[in-house]
This record gives sequence, structure tokens and C-alpha cells, in this order.
Amino acid sequence: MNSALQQASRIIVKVGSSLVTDEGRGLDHTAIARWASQIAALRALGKDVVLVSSGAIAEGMLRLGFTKRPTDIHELQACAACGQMGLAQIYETSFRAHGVQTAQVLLTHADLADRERYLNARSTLTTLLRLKVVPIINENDTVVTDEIKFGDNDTLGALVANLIEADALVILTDQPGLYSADPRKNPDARLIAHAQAGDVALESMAGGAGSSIGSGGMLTKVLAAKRAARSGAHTVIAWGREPDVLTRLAGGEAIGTQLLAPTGRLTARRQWMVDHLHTSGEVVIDAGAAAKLTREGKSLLPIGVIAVKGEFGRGQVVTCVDEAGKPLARGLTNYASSEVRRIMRHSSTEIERILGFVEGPELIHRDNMVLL
Ligand SMILES: Nc1ncnc2c1ncn2[C@@H]1O[C@H](COP(=O)(O)OP(=O)(O)O)[C@@H](O)[C@H]1O
Ligand SMILES: N[C@@H](CCC(=O)OP(=O)(O)O)C(=O)O
Repeated sequence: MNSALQQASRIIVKVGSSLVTDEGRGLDHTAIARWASQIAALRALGKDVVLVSSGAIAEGMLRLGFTKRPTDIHELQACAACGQMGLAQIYETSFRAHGVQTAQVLLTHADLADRERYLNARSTLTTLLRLKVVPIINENDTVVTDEIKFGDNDTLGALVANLIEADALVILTDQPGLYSADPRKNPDARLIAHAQAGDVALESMAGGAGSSIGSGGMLTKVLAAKRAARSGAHTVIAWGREPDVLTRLAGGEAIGTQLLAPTGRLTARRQWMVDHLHTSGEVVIDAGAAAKLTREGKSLLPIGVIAVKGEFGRGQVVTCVDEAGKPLARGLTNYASSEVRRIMRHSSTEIERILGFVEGPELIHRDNMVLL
């Protein structure tokens, strides 16, 4: 079997606290340099890579002299704030050695729950990727309390995979993969080489964190794979110290545990759109555009739009109806209703002249559309 990463062009790599901080002994310069070198190699192959790194609290504890994990939330937050400086510095230095720019992105749950902030986070990350920067993400621990935390970076990694429609999530940890039981407690446990993401049987195999450093254990990784699969991303769980783990995975070698998403990215994403998003307005399209959409599987261009009903913003879902009002398709619009009113009936080449900018030649790209 080939690696779930072989075809992936956009990859989220998550590294856990125990790996990053060498089991709490301090930032592991050698390991971090190796991942940076491998990620730089993936970038050189044209792949987009986002790194989700834990370790701020573990590193901060060391810097502030805590010998055991504080129970006071503000002390934990102080550790996170302090340790994050170390993470930012070491990633910046390690990637710079390969001529790769990094950017720090700290996210909270509220950032992904609020639609506007969600879209902003998505645009910032995709812009960074377009500019060939490797975003380094962590939870913004200093401003969140237990009730509103992602809680673990496995979940955060999956949410980022959903956010930017990644093809794969690679969770690097301190074990070679998912075992049939916690290998620290069961010497007979066997490695699960591959399974379907979301298979409930995996949840009963996975236990909590085996070390005092990590927070989620295997269960959060298995659940992250289930979540990532919702937008069509495959997950790999592998040992972070495996030599050249990332480049070998990208080359097709099946290392660790491959948890495959049952549906393709496009299907999953379209399904998600239909299930989750409310329609914000309508565009009435002429017979020519209707035929392009329904018979030829083409995108909707502004020239085919003859009227706009309701108000909607960029990135929202609109229904395309024919002149008789029959719903034909639904999709994410590249332009807000006020903009569509100005560019409708015009050729796409005129968009820039009319609006002063172009989000794309299409009003709704085919990949962002479902026929009804
Ligand atoms: N079925 C399992 N297979 C592998 N590891 C497991 C399993 N169940 C529990 N674990 C434990 O999960 C730990 C990894 O989770 P965690 O400590 O949170 O790592 P990280 O810091 O990489 O997120 C392993 O060290 C292991 O003891
Ligand atoms: N945001 C926290 C990470 C918490 C976490 O999920 O840790 P881990 O289970 O090691 O991935 C930190 O940087 O310490």
C-alpha cells in the first residue's frame, strides 16, 4: 500500500510536545532542524506545508523553573507565552537555514467559530502559502480557558486541514503509529498499518497520553483523523524521529498508520457545503449559463447573471435559479451581492475595470458548486 501522502499537494504536519521538547528536557534542536529540512524539501517539490507545533507549555515550564505542570490556569498561560518565544525562535532559525520564511499564527476556538474570523484566518493562511511561507500554528493559549480551548493540537491540526482544504494531515508523535492498544502498557499491541478514518473500532484501541508531557494521547489523534476526513483529508500517524519521515511519506512510502478518508476532497467539500451552509441569496441566470452549469459542468461567469436577490458577502453560499425561479445549483460566491450587481452581464475581462480588483474570472467556480 502507498502512503496517503503520495498525491497530497497541501499537507498539515503536527508535532507533539514530547517530540518538540525532547520529553520536556528542552527544545530539541536536532529534531526540529530535521523536520525543517524535510519541509523545505517538500516545498521545493511545490507542496504547501503548514506546521502545527505544540510544546509552548512544556518549554515555558522549563524556562520558568516549574518541575511539574502547574495547575493554576494563569501559570500555565504564562508558561505558554514564555515557551512560545522559544518555538518561534527555533523554527525561524531552522527554516532560515534552508532559505524558507516562517510566520507565526496563534489561533483560538473563537477564531474558527466566527465566520468572518474563519474566512480571515483562511485567507491569511492561503496567502502565506502562496507567498511560499511556512505558517507555524499553535493555539493561542494565553487568552483561552479550559471551556473554550481546542484543548489539544491534534484537533487544531484537523480544523486547520478543514480550514484550508488540505489533502493530508500528518501527526508526528512519540510512537511509530496507532497500535491496537497503548504500547506503553501492552507489549503485545500491534501496529495498525492502515484503516478507514472514522472507523469507531479505532477509538476503543486508543488511550490517553502515555507521557506526562503530551495532552491528548492517541484518542485525540484518531478523532482528528475523523474530523480531517470530513473535508476529504487523509491522516498519517507516525514517529517523529523516523529518519526522513516526511520526505519518505511524500515519496509514497507507507510509514506508521495511514487513516484514509472515505470520500475524495472535492466530494467531501461539496457535501459539507450542502449540509452546513445556509443560503444567503440568489442569482438569476440566463438559459445559456443554465445549460453550461447543468449540461457541461462549467463554472458560473458574471456574464450569465441577469438579476441578484438578497444580500450576501464574498464566500457565502448562493443559489443559482433559472428565469422561471427553479433552483439549479448552489455554490460559494467569489463576489458580494453589491459587486455582482455591478459585474453581471459583463465579460470576466471587465471585472477589474469595474470593481478595481479581481477575485477570479468566475462568479462561482465549479469546484465550489453543487447541482441541485
Ligand atoms: N493505541 C495506542 N497506540 C499508540 N499510542 C497510544 C495508544 N493509546 C495510547 N497511546 C499513548 O499516546 C501517546 C501519544 O500521545 P501524546 O503523549 O498526547 O503525544 P503528542 O505529544 O505527540 O501529542 C503515546 O506515547 C502512547 O503512550
Ligand atoms: N498549545 C499547547 C499544546 C497542547 C497539546 O496539544 O500538546 P500535544 O498533545 O503534545 O500535541 C502547547 O503548545 O503547549
